[in-house]
Amino acid sequence: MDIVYINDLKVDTVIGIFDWERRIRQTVSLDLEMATDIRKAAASDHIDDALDYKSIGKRVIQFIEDSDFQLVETLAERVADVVREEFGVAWLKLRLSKPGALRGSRDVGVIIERGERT
Ligand SMILES: Nc1nc2c(c(=O)[nH]1)N=C([C@H](O)[C@@H](O)CO)CN2
Repeated sequence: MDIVYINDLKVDTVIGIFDWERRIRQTVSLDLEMATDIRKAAASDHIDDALDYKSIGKRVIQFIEDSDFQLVETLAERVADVVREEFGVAWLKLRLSKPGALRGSRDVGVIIERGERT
């Protein structure tokens, strides 16, 4: 199994459980590892044979910018659904960080794995 990844994708969105958080936009950061087999793309050297991290990144940015969930858990799960269903990704690992949400900590968040590694 090979991996195409996106690291530290920063997106501004409405996220949080408190009233003040519903009125502002905060930055979340996403790390995404997606299972793929890169050999066909490597042989053809053509983007049509690759899992296009640019297309996935743009879709994920759009989804997160348009969302307004309370929990990082919900946002992470929904982003995973989008990537798996729209881009045919069989397995992914997603880390969603909320910088500055806990005083004394750089960031907090969730890490999820979904699907089967083939
Ligand atoms: N497991 C979680 N705990 C907390 C969340 C969350 O999304 N998942 N959110 C908050 C608040 O929104 C916090 O980030 C505000 O600083 C608290 N705990």
